[in-house]
Amino acid sequence: MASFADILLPVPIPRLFTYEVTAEHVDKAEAGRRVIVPFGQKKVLTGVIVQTHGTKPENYEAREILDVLDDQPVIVDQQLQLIQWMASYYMCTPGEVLNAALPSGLKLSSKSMVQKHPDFDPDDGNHTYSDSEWKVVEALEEKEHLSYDEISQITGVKNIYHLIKSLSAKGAILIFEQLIEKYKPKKERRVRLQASLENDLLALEALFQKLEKKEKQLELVMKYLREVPVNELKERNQLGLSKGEFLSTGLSTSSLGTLVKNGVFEEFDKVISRFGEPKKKEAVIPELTSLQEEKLSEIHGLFEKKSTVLLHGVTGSGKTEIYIRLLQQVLDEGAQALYLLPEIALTAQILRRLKKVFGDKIGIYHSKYSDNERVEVWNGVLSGRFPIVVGVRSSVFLPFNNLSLIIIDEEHESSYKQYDPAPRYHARDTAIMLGQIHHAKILLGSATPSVESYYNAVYEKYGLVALETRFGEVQMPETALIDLKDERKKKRMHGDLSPGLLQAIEQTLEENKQVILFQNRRGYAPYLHCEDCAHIPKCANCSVSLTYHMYRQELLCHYCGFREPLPSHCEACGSAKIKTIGFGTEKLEDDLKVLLPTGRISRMDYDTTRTRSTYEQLIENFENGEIDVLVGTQMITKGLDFDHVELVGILDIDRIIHFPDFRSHERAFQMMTQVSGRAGRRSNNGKVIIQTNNPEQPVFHLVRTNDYKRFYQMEILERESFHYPPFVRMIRVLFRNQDKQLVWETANHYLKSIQTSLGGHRILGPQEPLIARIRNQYHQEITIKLEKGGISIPKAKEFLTQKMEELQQDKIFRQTSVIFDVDPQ
Ligand SMILES: Nc1ncnc2c1ncn2[C@@H]1O[C@H](COP(=O)(O)OP(=O)(O)OP(=O)(O)O)[C@@H](O)[C@H]1O
Ligand SMILES: [Zn+2]
Repeated sequence: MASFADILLPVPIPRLFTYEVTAEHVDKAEAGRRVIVPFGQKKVLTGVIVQTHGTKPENYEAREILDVLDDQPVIVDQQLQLIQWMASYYMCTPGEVLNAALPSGLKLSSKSMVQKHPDFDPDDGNHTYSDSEWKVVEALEEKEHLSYDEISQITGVKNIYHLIKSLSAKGAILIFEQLIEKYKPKKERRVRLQASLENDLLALEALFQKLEKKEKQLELVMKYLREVPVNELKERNQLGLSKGEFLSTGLSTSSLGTLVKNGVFEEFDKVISRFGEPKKKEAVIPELTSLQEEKLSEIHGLFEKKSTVLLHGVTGSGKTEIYIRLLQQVLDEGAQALYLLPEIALTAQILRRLKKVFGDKIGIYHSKYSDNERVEVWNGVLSGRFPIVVGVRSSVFLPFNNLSLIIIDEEHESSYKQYDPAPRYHARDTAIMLGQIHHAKILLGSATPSVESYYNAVYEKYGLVALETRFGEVQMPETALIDLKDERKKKRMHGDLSPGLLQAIEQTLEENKQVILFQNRRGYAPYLHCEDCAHIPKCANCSVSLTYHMYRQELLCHYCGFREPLPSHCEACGSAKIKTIGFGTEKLEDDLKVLLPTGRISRMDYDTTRTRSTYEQLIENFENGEIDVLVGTQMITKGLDFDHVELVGILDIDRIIHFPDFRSHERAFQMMTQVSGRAGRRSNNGKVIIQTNNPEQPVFHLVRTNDYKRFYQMEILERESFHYPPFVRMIRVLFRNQDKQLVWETANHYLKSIQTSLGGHRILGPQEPLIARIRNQYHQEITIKLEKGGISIPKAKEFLTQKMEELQQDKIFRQTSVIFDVDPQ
C-alpha cells in the first residue's frame, strides 16, 4: 500500500502539501520529522511532516519525498498547534509561521556546484579556452566537483558567473545543486593512546624503554598517563584528552606529531556543546522578604483558579526574585519553563542572576546568537538539557513538550510585537496561547502593565497581585520637572541640557554616583537645515529626513539605511550655511564630554551595540563604575539593575507624548516610570529630572506620584470613548507599491469590497500613514476596528482574507503587496 505524508512547507501558501513516501523512507516518516521534498520546477525545500496516511490525493499526482532528515521528531505536536493558531489569528499562512519558527540552521540550503561534463573532450578542437577556464578544467581532473567559492579561489577571478556560463556553453561542465545542512556541530580535536597500547602493559613498558633518550616524547606519554591512568581505567582512554588542553602546558607539538606517526597516540574528533559541558550549579537563592513571600503565595493561590496572573510590582520591588522562586519549583518538578524578555539588552544582567542559581540548566535564545548556537538550544530543549529557557520573542517557537510555567517580564513592552515579516505576532499574546496549549501557568510581570493586561486583571480574566514597595523599603525616586520654554527664553540651555539638569549631574558625580540620561533619538542631529533656503536633506527612497551621524560624517536614513556623505553646501541653493537641528544621543554624548571634562561618558544605542559582546561590555563597565554617565535610547530604560545610579535625566519625552497614536500617553507614562525606576534602587536618594516644553501635561503628575491606577483609569476612559483596544480589536491593512496612484486605487477597491458587509463605521481610511513612502514604496492603510461582542472576530478575519484573495485575482491589483497587521502596536 502506498503511503503519503502531509507536509508543512515554509512557503506563503495556505495549505499542506501531500507527498508520497516510498518504501525506503516509510519507517522514518513520522510527524514532526523534517523531510526534503522537490517543490516547483527546480527547488528543493525542507518541510515538516504533519501527518502520514494512506489516502492518495485526488486532484494531483503526489511527488516523492527525497529524504527524511531526522531520526526523531524535531517539532512537537504542541508546536504544530501553535503554528496553526498563529496563522489564523495573525492572518498569515502556517508556512510563514514555520519559516519564522525554524532556526535557519535547521533549514537546508542548496549550494551550486560544478562538475566535469561526462562527454567533455578538451582536445576536440571545437572551442578555445582562456587561462582561467583551463585552470577550472584542470582542477576538475583532480577533484570531482567544485563550489563557486573554490573556483573563484583557483582562478583568482572574483565574479565567476561569466566564466561558468562560458564553460557551460562550451559543454565543459555541468552545474548541480548540492544540499547543505547549515547546522555544523562543534568539534574538538582530541588525542588518546592507540587501542593496542591500552590493554598491553608489556608494550607500554617497551615504549618507555624506546623513548628513554627522547625526553620530550617521554614527557608527553607520562603526562598523558597521569591524566588518564589506563592500567586502572581502561575505558577512560576512549575519551582521551582535548589536544589543546593537553599541549597548553608547553608540551611539544612536533613530538606529539611524531608519536602519532609512530602509532603511539591517535587523534580524533568529538562533537561537543557550544555552551560547555553541564556544570554543577552554585545554589544561592536570596531569602525572600516577608512581603515578597506573601505575594508569592498569592500568586500560587491565584494559579489554582486562573491560568494567567499579572504581577504589578513597582520598579525595584524584587519581581525577579519571585520569578526565580517559581522557576526553582518548576525545576524541582522536572518540568519546563520559559522566561520571556522583550529585548536583548536585558538578557545579560538577568542571565547572570539566573545562572548563579540554575547554572547550565538555562538555555538562551535570541537573535544575536549564531545559527549553530540556536540549533543547539533547540536540540537541548528537546533532549531535556535545558529545562529553563530565557529568550526574546522567537523563543515561543522552541520545541517544548512539558511546559509548566511561562514568565513574561516587562509584559507591557511593544518590542514584543514583531512588525516585519509575517507572522506579525505579539510574543506576549502568543505565549499566553502557548501556555494554554500546554496547560501551563502564565505570569505577566511589569511595573507599568499594559492597559490591555490591566483591564483583563480588573475584569478578573487574569489574577492580579500588587507589590507596592521597593526591596529594602527603599523610597521611590523624587521627580522634578524643568520647563524648557522658560530656559530657552532666558537663553540658558547648553545644547539640549538645561542648567538644572547639568547641575544635578555635576553634583551626582561629585558624590561618586552614576547618572543615566534618556534621549530617544540616536545619531547626532535629527536633521540638517539650510539657513538660506530652509532646505532639509531627505532620503531618496523614503519620505523622511536624513539623520546626521557625526562620527561617520554621514547622513543616514533610519528607515532604509540609505546613506550619503555630509554635504558641505546646500544641495538646493548652494549656500554653505548648513545648521544641525535637534539633538540625538551622539550629540548629547559629545556635549557632555565638553561640559564635564573629567566625567566618563558612554553611550548605549543601536549604533554602539551591534554585537552581543558590546552590550555586555557596556553594562559591565557601568556596573563596575568605569562609566559615570550613560546616555541611551529606550534600550536603557527598563529592567536594568544598578546599585549606584542616583540620577536619571529624561530629555526627549515631548516627542513621545505628542506622537499621533492612541498609545502615545501609555508609552510616555511607561517610559518615564521605567527609566525613573533605575534611580536610587539601593539608596533613598534617587532623583529624576524631566525636561519638557509642557510641564502642565497631566501625565507628568501621574509619573511623579507613581500613580499607575489613576493613569489606568484616565486611559481606559479614553480608550472606551474613542473605540480603541481593549474594547475593540484592530486590524491594519497595509498596501505597498511603487506607483502612488495604483496603491490608492487598490486600497479603495478593497475598501469597497468590504464596506457593506463589515459596516463602514468599523473602517478607517484608506489614508497615507505617517511616513507615506519607505524604500521607494508608497503606502496606504486601512484600519479596521472590530468591537468585542458585537461581531465574530474570527469570521470577520476570514471574510477579510477571502476578499483579499479575490482582489489578488485581478492582474492589476495583484501588483500591490498587502499586509495584515493584527493588533498593531
Ligand atoms: N529578597 C531579596 N533579597 C536580596 N536582594 C533582593 C531581594 N529582593 C530584591 N533584591 C534586590 O533588589 C534589587 C531590585 O530587585 P529586582 O531587580 O528583582 O526588581 P524588579 O522588581 O525586577 O525591578 P524592575 O521592574 O525595575 O526590573 C535587585 O538588586 C535584587 O537583587
Ligand atoms: Zn530611506
